[in-house]
Amino acid sequence: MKIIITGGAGFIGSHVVRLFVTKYPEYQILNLDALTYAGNLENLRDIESAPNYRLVKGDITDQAFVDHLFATEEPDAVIHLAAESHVDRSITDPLAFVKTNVLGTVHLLNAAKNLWKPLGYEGKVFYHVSTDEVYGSLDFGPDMFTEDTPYDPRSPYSASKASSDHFVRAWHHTYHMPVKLSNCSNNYGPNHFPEKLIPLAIHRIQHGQPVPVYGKGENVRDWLFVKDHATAIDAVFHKGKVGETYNIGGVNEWANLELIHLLCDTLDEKTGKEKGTSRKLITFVTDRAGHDLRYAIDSSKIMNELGWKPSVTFEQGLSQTVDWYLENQAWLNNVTSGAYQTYYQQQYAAR
Ligand SMILES: Cc1cn([C@H]2C[C@H](O)[C@@H](COP(=O)(O)OP(=O)(O)O[C@H]3O[C@H](C)C(=O)[C@H](O)[C@H]3O)O2)c(=O)[nH]c1=O
Repeated sequence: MKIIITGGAGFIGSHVVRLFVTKYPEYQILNLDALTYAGNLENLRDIESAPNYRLVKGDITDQAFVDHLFATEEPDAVIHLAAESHVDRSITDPLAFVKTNVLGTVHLLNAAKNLWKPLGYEGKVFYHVSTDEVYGSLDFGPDMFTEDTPYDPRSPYSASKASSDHFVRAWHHTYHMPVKLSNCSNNYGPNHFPEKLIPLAIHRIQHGQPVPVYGKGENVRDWLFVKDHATAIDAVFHKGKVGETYNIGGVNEWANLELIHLLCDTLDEKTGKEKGTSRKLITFVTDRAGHDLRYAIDSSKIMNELGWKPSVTFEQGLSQTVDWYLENQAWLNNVTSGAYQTYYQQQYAAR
């Protein structure tokens, strides 16, 4: 089987590529990645010379390129992770999100349909990896997103992902494309680009810089270790039903401020600082526009039907993540130089 994994040099994508390359040596894995600011081949150094792995640098917003790639490579399956993913960036540059997340997805769907429809779609699958943000925002309380929760995206990012989910389902209903979808909660772990809360906070604590907490830090997110997301994707790809959607989460809700406290204390302990030292860096800043209050996701369908569950507790996963960042200063210094500095200074100044 030849699988195109899009966005394989990104954070979640690189963990999925590694899992598939090592666990399924009989598969050919083609990593299609545009290598934008968030794509990093360092994330894949350990498997880049595996015989069943290949990188194709290219942009899914270019339909002619995507068509040519599918016509020449004739993949059997697509696992589509390539996306603009950062909510704050979507607020300042929504069009980039429409281009990559909506147009890019439609280009892939078109190319897959053109290749597979004449073959009757036998043994083919288009798997779209999405987010729980498409369901909107919950109040504090017992409610959770299920696969039947109506879509209510509220940021340009989540609107673009909701739109791409709808296009994938439309290709299933209209053209009979065998599709699968999953919607996952916040990921954390090694190789996470430090514009997102956890790696950003780790980086800033390490450098003794203010840690920005939006609003009062009351917003709640469910956190899943990225390697557990990769095993969930493996389960959905191999065992999920065609046409179905699976929610994926960590059963692990944290208010942002509580999470930052845990992170500060973990770093203090691991770096031999007095407890409370890093908490002094916490700085409350202007809230994110349209900031969703709470995401909470019910993963019972994937757990009951596909037998998947997270393998680590949050404390274990966070400890491994902090260790990874402490041991990989070069990776962090590399990605936080250049354009990142400009972006981050602008973001921070605006608050
Ligand atoms: C960067 C930053 C964030 N925050 C807050 C904002 C959120 O309430 C929370 C997490 O923010 P982050 O930007 O890391 O992630 P989300 O906006 O929840 O979205 C993430 O999880 C979903 C599922 C995806 O699908 C997104 O692709 C992914 O980026 O911390 C702060 O308080 N300070 C900061 O400096």
